[in-house]
Amino acid sequence: MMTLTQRKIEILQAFEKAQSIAFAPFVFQAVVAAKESGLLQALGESETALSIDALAQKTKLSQYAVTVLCDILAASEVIECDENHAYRLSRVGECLIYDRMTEVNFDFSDRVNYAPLKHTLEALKTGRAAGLKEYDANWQTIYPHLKDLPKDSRKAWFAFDHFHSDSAYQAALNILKTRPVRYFVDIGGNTGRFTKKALATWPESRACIVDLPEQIELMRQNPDLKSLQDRIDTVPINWLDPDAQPLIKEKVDLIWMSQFLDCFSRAEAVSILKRVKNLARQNGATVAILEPLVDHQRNRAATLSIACSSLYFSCLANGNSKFFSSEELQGIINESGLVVESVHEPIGVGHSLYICG
Ligand SMILES: C[S@@+](CC[C@H](N)C(=O)[O-])C[C@H]1O[C@@H](n2cnc3c(N)ncnc32)[C@H](O)[C@@H]1O
Repeated sequence: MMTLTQRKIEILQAFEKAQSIAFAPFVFQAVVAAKESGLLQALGESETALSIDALAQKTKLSQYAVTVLCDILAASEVIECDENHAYRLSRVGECLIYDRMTEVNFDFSDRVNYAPLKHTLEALKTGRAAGLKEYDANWQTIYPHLKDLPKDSRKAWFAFDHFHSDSAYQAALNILKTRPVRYFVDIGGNTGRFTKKALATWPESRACIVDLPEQIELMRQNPDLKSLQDRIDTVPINWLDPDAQPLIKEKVDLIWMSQFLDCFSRAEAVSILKRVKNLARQNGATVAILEPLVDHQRNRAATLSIACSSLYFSCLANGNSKFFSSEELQGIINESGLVVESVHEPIGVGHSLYICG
């Protein structure tokens, strides 16, 4: 039985957590302002705690502005105040400016999702990416328009996508590299970052990137792939057309999909995987699927990040997809008729690699 004191502590903790949710946008925008004005960086670079005056001088903000920010940042434990009313970064503040994963997640929230998230309920009720109208009222899904996003948003989108998948590519290739691969297909290959690493892993191999025509055009312009372009074929496709089936002229050894199936509803993902299975069967190819799974993360911070990121799919990407749980992904694979040979996890920051026959 809980004592009265324990019960009071529990209620106070719940109350505190509830207020941090009620005021989450205020805290978030205060951190945006503190990063953009250089306030957090000034604290990070200083060996001693800094006064309001010193921070005002360093950031060129008024004392009023610095005080408003410091009150919020101290209350939300981003900074700490000492007995002389001087401030230093807390561990949370250090994560916010020194940890790359926190940085890409933060910029993705700020520069890609912040305004669109206001349309969450509409998106969830209609199954449409209702937040996209913050960019352009005529856009149906985000993927053909990545190139049309404002520069800051585009940079944050690619940094988020690349950070999370890059960390897993090498680990996945270390598992796959003993297989003889002469020709592989990178479905949803985007700007070709996996393809580049895989071409280095199998130096005699060639690749085929299968993606929307807009992405293939971006990939062809990618300076990182300049010397590799003649080893890369492309097949433009829109998988949302239920009859679309990529025509690959070579014999395929490996079909790779990273952070791709999560761009589709369950029914669409099953339909795509059935078509992929046909391609795999015709060639005797292995299918490798890399996904972050919401219930297979290393810690609560990672689980929260993956669960929250699903709202990006609802509000911006397409209105009907999410990061899967292990049960959901396994169900999709089973329904497609593919058979899972092995599962490897955790891979990179928090991915799971499903190898299917
Ligand atoms: C989230 S990105 C993943 C990129 C990359 N594979 C990675 O691991 O970071 C999803 C990719 O799927 C592609 N895609 C989304 N919808 C598509 C569709 N309807 N048809 C073809 N490709 C699509 C996008 O263009 C994009 O390149």
